[in-house]
Amino acid sequence: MGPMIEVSELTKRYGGKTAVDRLSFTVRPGRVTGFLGPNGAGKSTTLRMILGLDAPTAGAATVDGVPFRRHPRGLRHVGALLDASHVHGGRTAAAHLAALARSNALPRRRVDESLAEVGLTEAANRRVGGFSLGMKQRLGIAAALLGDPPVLLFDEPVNGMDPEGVLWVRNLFRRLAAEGRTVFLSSHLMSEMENTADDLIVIGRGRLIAAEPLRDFATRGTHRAVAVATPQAAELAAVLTAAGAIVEREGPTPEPERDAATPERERPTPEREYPAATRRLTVTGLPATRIGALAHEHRIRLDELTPHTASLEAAFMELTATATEYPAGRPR
Ligand SMILES: Nc1ncnc2c1ncn2[C@@H]1O[C@H](COP(=O)(O)OP(=O)(O)OP(=O)(O)O)[C@@H](O)[C@H]1O
Repeated sequence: MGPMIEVSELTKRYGGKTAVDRLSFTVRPGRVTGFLGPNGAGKSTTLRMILGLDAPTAGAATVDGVPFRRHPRGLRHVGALLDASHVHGGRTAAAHLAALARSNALPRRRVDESLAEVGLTEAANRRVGGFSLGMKQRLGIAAALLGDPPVLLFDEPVNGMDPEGVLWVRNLFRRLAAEGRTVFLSSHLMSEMENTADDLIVIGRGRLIAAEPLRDFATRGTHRAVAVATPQAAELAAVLTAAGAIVEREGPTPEPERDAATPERERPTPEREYPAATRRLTVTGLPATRIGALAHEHRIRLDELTPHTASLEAAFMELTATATEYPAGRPR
């Protein structure tokens, strides 16, 4: 069994303000666990307490059963990226990592290995001050990997990365977890988690909202919708409605309402090459498999059957709506 992170009744108060409120959860090895919550939810504070950088007001956080502060192995045990901009700008990337390696008694070769791992070999001798935020994130990840630790914590690691960087970092996290490590990463965006995380810990206003596999979280959303296209729209609508679904009919092919929170690739495809008689329906309240089975039973032809995972963002928003400290205005 690899190392687990265990947070138990963890609480942090700043004056009269409770930043983290009796939070309990477990982060398992061999999986990527996403730590989600709106801005100000208490994610950074929780990560700092796990790392022993902040003392809890009450409760405890342990790594492998021991408070992190008491672990003698430092970077060999837990690697963390908290704030990528927190690096001395006058140093080169290699010098920054070499200093870390020295103070943690790590072999110098780990510097080159870590730089290679994050794709910064070419930039090794450039000053960090000239790095983009994305490059700083990579350097921060290299620092976390320096000690080849079994536990890795990342606070908003995707911030400032370009799409290629996002894809790269996603694969890196998946690989680190596949190697059996415990990978815990925070984000305020569900979209960053959905192709990365196996498990989710969702918090709002310092409190636990959900702790479960991402797949379970996704299917809880009441906004789960399935796009269906069929030349027998009226017939199918009747069958599905009788089975308890809510069916909305789309016009010929109007542009779906733009939802800024949903990545482009998940938005319903507005037009496709369908036979002229085909109509698109949006179905909520029934899973795609059931819709397919019902259509088959009634000999109704389907030209499309697409469950929309956009519901993930919706489920997150819905769950955290009441727990948001500074609710964001709807994008105009
Ligand atoms: N040192 C501090 N003193 C006072 N209040 C603090 C301190 N650190 C954090 N807080 C407050 O605790 C709450 C949680 O902050 P935290 O940074 O942990 O949230 P977060 O989920 O990481 O949000 P973000 O994504 O914005 O960083 C916020 O209301 C914040 O203002």
